[in-house]
Amino acid sequence: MPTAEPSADAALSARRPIVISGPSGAGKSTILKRLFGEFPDKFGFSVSHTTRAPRPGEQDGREYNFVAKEAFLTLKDAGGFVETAQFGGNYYGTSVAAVEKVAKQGRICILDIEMEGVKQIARLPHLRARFLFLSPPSVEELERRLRSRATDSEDAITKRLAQADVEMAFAKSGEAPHEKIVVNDDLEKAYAEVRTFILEGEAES
Ligand SMILES: Nc1ncnc2c1ncn2[C@@H]1O[C@H](COP(=O)(O)OP(=O)(O)OP(=O)(O)O)[C@@H](O)[C@H]1O
Repeated sequence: MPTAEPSADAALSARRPIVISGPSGAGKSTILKRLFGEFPDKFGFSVSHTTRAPRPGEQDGREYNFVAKEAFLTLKDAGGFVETAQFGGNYYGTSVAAVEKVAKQGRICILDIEMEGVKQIARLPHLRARFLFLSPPSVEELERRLRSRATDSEDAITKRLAQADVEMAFAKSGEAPHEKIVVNDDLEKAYAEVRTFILEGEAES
C-alpha cells in the first residue's frame, strides 16, 4: 500500500511553529543564528511572499516568493496567508503553505515576525504556534545596541526606538499571546532561556 504523506495539520501538530518577536535590535537574529548553528537540521525559516522586485542575486523561492500584486491579493482573499504587511508600497506575507512546507520537511518553523503579524497569527488557533517575545533590558540599552550595530541611520534609530515602546507595552498587555518573555540582558542567559522554551515545546507535542 502506498504510504500516505503526512497531512499538513499532522505535521504542524507534531512540530508547532515558534513565533519570535521583539523590538528591532532586541537580538532576535543573534539568538536565532546561534540556535540554527547549534541545531542545523532541527529548525527552518519559511520563505515569505513579496510584491517587491527581486534585488540582484535574489532567487525566486529562496529569499522570497516574488509575486505580482494581483496574485498576492488573490491568495490573501483565499485565506492563504498567516500574516501580511505592507511596507514602502509593497506587500509582504507568510503563506500557510510556506509554514506547512517547513513542518513537512520535519523541521520546526521559526517565524521572526513584527507586532502586527503576531496579532494576526494569534487569531489562527489551528496553526498551534507558540509565542516568544525577546525584550531588550531597557530602551536606553536598546538605543546603545542599535548605535553600535551601525546599520541604521539616525532617522531609522529614532523610529525603531518609538516602535520599541509600543511593542514592549503590547508584550506586557493582556492582549499579547506570548507564553514567554525573555529579557536579553546577558546573551548567554537569554540564549539558554530561548533554547529551553523552544525545546520544551518539542517534548510536549
Ligand atoms: N545580550 C546582548 N548584549 C549586548 N549586545 C547584544 C546582545 N544581544 C544582541 N546584541 C547586539 O545588539 C545588536 C542588535 O541585535 P540583532 O541584530 O540580533 O537584533 P534583531 O532583534 O535581530 O534586530 P532586527 O529586528 O532589526 O533585525 C547587534 O549588534 C548584536 O550584536
